[in-house]
Order: sequence, then structure tokens, then C-alpha cells
Amino acid sequence: MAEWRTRRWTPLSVVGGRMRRMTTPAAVIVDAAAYAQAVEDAVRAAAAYYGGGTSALDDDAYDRLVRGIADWEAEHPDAILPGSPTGKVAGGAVEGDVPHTVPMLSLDNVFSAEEFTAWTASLARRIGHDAARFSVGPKLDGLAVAARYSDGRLTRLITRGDGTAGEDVSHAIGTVEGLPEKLEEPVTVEVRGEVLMTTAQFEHANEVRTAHGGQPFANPRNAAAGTLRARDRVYTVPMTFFGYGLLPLPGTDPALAGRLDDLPHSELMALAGDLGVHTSARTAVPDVVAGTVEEVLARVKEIAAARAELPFGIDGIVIKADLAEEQRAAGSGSRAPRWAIAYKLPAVEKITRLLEVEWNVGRTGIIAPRGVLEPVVIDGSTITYATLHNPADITRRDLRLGDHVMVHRAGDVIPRIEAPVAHLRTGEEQPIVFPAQCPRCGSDIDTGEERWRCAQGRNCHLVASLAYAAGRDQLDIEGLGATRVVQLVDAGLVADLADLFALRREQLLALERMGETSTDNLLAALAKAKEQPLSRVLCALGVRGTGRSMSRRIARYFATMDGIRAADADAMQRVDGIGAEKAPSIVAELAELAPLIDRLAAAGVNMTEPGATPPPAADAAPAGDAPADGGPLAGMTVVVTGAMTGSLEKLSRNEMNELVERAGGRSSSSVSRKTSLVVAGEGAGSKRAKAEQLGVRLATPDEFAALVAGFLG
Ligand SMILES: NC(=O)c1ccc[n+]([C@@H]2O[C@H](COP(=O)([O-])OP(=O)(O)OC[C@H]3O[C@@H](n4cnc5c(N)ncnc54)[C@H](O)[C@@H]3O)[C@@H](O)[C@H]2O)c1
Ligand SMILES: [Zn+2]
Repeated sequence: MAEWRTRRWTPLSVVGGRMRRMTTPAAVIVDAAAYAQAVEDAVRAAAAYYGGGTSALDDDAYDRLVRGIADWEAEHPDAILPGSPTGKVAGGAVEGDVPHTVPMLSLDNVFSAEEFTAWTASLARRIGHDAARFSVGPKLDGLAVAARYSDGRLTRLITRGDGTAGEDVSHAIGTVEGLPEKLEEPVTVEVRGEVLMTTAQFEHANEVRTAHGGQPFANPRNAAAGTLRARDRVYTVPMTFFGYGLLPLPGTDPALAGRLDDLPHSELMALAGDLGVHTSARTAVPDVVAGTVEEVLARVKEIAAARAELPFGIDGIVIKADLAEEQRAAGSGSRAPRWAIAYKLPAVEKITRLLEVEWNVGRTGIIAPRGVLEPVVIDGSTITYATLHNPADITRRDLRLGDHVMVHRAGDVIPRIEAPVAHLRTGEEQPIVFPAQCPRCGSDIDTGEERWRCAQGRNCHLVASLAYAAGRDQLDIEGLGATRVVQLVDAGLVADLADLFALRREQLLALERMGETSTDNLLAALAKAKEQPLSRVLCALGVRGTGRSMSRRIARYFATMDGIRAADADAMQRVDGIGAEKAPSIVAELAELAPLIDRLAAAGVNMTEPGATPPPAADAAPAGDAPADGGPLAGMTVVVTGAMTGSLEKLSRNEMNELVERAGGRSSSSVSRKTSLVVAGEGAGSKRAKAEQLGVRLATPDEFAALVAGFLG
């Protein structure tokens, strides 16, 4: 098939200068052999489509092929093959043996407001005046049937077939909701309408079908077609009927027959409803009567907007001249009536390939599979992912890697994979491997429910982030693998990274499988971890956008954790590789982590990068100036905030920091547990409050001046 597609006819990807149409352009057919092949393929696709098999083509591809056939035929009118699908109901691919009283036709299409307006003008020409009013309703995406009632009893169900005769599918009577076996009145009439599967019915049908060893249906339309025609199945699955036509039969009482012939479409539908037939009236998109083109177009918009949320598929809007006499005046062609038109909406389904399945763990520990697709454009958006809900869903759909799949996407709803196009399998497809361990934290998976869940539940993230922090490239804590982390979290000993460094010997010894040796080894590994360079500590925090090398770059640039924390988004952007987009999120995440970082520092975790010198920035410690040994501030970290007064009044913030360093201290711009002293001048705000909250020593400018008296000026 792929070979034929590339060799024989090539889809045009771009049609220069044309208005954007909702469908893809025609296939280009180069010669008579390609034409014959295209006809054969289109007829085969249509036979599958109407017959309940799975077409190898999605609707766009089929329509493109048929347009290509029509284009070629227009140029070669003498070479048209009799089997050509053009101009025929159902592409000429199906036939039947039960004649229709009145032909069951297809519909012509429009794709835009302009095309619709042009159609109303041609309709007006045919009937001699503007149509009085239109009936506007959803174009249900199923298949047409005629239901014959005799004295109120449903006696026969017939498919559309080739339009003049259909197939008897009366065996399906009783499985179609909305198509009563007995009408409210004992009338003899034919009800016409669409049989489809709602989304829920489709899911159910595939579940039952695969449970019986069958291949899942590709989509609800295909499922309805296949189910309606199937005989002697050991199981039945429900479908739904929507009536859109009501007409007399040879046995109809003449008075009623006359009425049915003369009633406007809208009133026929009301009558059908009264008889107990399901119509669009009881849906979110009922048929309405519209007086003007503007009103029709407004309704088209409304129905299009509601489409994604409907519990059944629609592929457009059907607009009909409402009055019977206007319908008669307009008449019908061999394929479609001239008094009705389908305003097509963009296709919401395309066939593409399933390349991979990813397993993502959500906030609550739910492990959800997601399909990675060969990119496919649906209604103007490129789709590369589709939801697969849960593992049972994959099993139910019998999906395999490499499968061609029908992908559905409507509106803003997350795209979903409907089913594989199983007969396009090459044998190269691979089974989808389900994870045995939580893909995030490595814990066991609770598979008791349809939705799989990490046994750690909400703690999954904690386990994963601790295991990551303990990893070889981060703090490299030997003996602290995922299993041990799970144990510590389960025992309630650890709720964040800093808790690891507060673990006591007896707590560890009380754990299962923790002997003296492993306990001592783990404590030693934890002690060693505190000595890791800042870059690894930063990396262990797991801030988004700071992997190993970025963490090294940040640590080398700022040299200290205080320097990193003091950096605003502008300062952060000075680090090579951090742009305007990343910087604010890193700064914000670090601010969120402040309490954790403070506790790590308090636990003695190293917060400097060996060999690095801080950048010469106003707010950071001055570069190069190593703090002098001794002095009144030896070993102290000092933060200066607010306006200085007294003898310090003239000193800039930078000069204050220099003073701190001269007096043997380390200057910092952020307050943490590690801060030894905060010099709070006038107007000091949040830093002072934080110092108070953390119990850090405070000094006024005068008190500080006295402390460092020997180092002033
Ligand atoms: N994928 C494939 O291989 C393949 C093959 C053949 C056809 N198709 C698709 O089928 C479509 C053409 O099929 P078609 O000839 O059945 O015509 P159609 O679906 O374009 O329109 C006619 C049909 O619309 C239905 N309909 C739904 N709601 C209606 C309403 N409210 N009032 C009246 N009719 C309503 C009726 O069944 C009617 O027969 C194309 O879009 C094509 O892409 C696809
Ligand atoms: Zn987990």
C-alpha cells in the first residue's frame, strides 16, 4: 500500500495561493495505470468503509483520492472506468437487494461560509426564489438505514446500499436504541435516519469484541457499520438511532401519506418524535429552523463549537430547505438531493503510526500511558501524543508498537487513540511492554485497579527525588538506593532531603534488614555526602533546568549557595546557557526551596564550590578578597540590610560587604539558618523579619560599628 501511494499518485502537500480548505488537496494521478489503481483502491476502501471492515484510508485520504480520480476523469472523459466511484452513492462499492421506495441518497458538501452562500443562491435559482427557511441539524457520523413500520410495528431494517436498493439488516432490530419496535401509533411509515455508536457504546463494543478474540473496530462509525451487518454473533452490542426522515410506504393510509408528503421537514421531525423515534431534538445540538443565511451560519458555528463535547460523532452540519414544496421544486440528482447540503467540518480522525508508549507518573502516583505518534496534522494542529488512559485500555484495544492507529482529536480535548488498523499490520509490530516498577521512583506498582498506581502514591515524587539526590552524579550516597529510600519514607523518618542528614543510628538500626554494618556504612556515606561540592548539592535539589552540567556552571559562576540565592533573574542569566525563559523559573524554584536549603546548610552540608570565585557583583561578596584569618567576625556569615546610619552612613552596600570581609567575616545577601549576624538598618524589612523568625542575631548599625571598630575606614 505504501509503495502504491508513493509510486502511483502523490498527494500535493501545498496548493499555492488557495484559500485554506478544511480538507487536503486532491491526489495527483499521472497516467491511466495509476488511474485504474486509484479506482480499485477507492472502491476497496469504500467497500470496507460501508461494509464494516476497516478501510486502509482515513476520510481525508479517501476524499483526496476520489477528488484525484474526478480530476483525471475531467481531463479524460473517454477513459472513465465503469467501476469509478465518482458520482455514485457509496462510491458504487455496495449494493443491496431490497429496493427503496424513494432513493436514499448521499449529500453534496460545502466547506466554508462562501461555498454555503453560493449553494443557497443556486438553490434559489432552481426554485425561483430564496428558500423560505432552512432546517439545520448535526450531520451524524454513522450509516443510513430505512426502518419500515407496518401498523406501528418495526418489520424491516434496510441499509442505504447503492441508494436504490439496500441490504436487509432486520436481524439488528432490538439492538438499536431510539428505534422502537412499536410506535406510539399504529401507523405504516418508513423512518430514515442514522445508526451510530456513541463514544460509550463504542468503548463497550470493543471491550466485548476483543474479549471474544475479535479485532477492535477502528472508530465508532466503523463499529456501527460492522455491527449492523453482522449476523449470528454470539454477543450483541447496542447502537443508537437518530431519525432524520419520515415518509409514506405503499401501505400507508392515504390521508397520512398526503400529510407526510406535504409537511415541512421540521414538522416531520416533531411527528417522528411524537411517534417515539429518537431524533436530534433530545441532544445538545437539536435541529433548528433558520430564516436566513446568517442564522444558518450562526447555528453552524454553535454546532461546531459543541462538537468536541458531544457523546456521539458528527462530521458536519446538514442544512435542508424546510418546506416540502421547495424540496420538490429543487429535485434530486443521481447521487444527492439539491435541496440539502452537508456543511463539512474538518476531519477529527486520522490514521498514523504508534511509535512508542511513555509511562508518566502523576502527582498522586497514577501511572498513565501515553502514545507517541508519528506526527499527524488533524484540523490544523500537529499531533504527536495521544492518551491511552490505562494499561487495560491498551490490552482492550490490542495495540502494538508500530501499529497504524486511528487517532481522534476534537477541539481542545486531548487526542486519543481509537484503535489499531489491524489489517495494515506487517508482522513487524512489537508488543507494548508494561512497566514492572514505577518508572519514576522504582517502587512496586499497585495494579489492583484499572488505573495503575505507584505503591508510594503521593510519596512517589518524594521517593524519586530522594533517590535522585542520593544518586552517583549528585550526592553519591552509597547504600541509599530506591528500596532503602522507600523504607525510610514508609517508616516516616524522612520527608525531605534535609531529613536524611538528621537520621540517627538507633532509628536506622530499628529498620528491617539494617544491621550494624549497613547502618554505619550509611551514616558514613551521609557524612561524606556533606562534603560534596556545591554543584552536586545544587543538582541534588532537582531544580528544573539544572541538570548536572548546568548545576556545575551555576555553582562555578556564583561560587557559593548564598551567591546563587542572592541572584535575581538578571544575574542568573549571566550564567552561560541560561536564557530569559529559564532564569526566572530557576530563581523562583530556589526561593521556594529556601527553607530546605537553610536546613541543609544547618546540617553542615557544604555550600561552596571549591576553586571558584564569586563574580564581582554589587550584591555578592567581592571577588578575590579572601577573608582575613582572625578578626572580630571570624567564622561568621553577616548579612547587611536597610539603610546604614551613624559612622556607617556613608558606606555603600559593597563597602559594607568589604568591611565584613576585612573583619574576618563572610558577607551574604540572604538570611538563612547559617547566617550568624544580620546588620539591620533603617527600613530593614523582610530580611530582618526572617532573622527574627530564625532566631539569628541582630545588630543595629551602631552596635555593628562598635563590633568592628578597629577595621573602620
Ligand atoms: N475512509 C474511507 O475509506 C471512506 C470510504 C468511503 C467513504 N468515506 C467517507 O464517507 C463520506 C461520504 O459518504 P456518504 O456517501 O455516506 O455521504 P456523507 O456521509 O457525506 O453524507 C450523506 C449521509 O449523511 C448522513 N446523515 C447524517 N446526518 C444526517 C442528517 N441530519 N440528515 C440527513 N442525512 C444525514 C446520511 O447517512 C446520508 O446518507 C466521505 O466523507 C468519505 O470520506 C470514507
Ligand atoms: Zn513511584
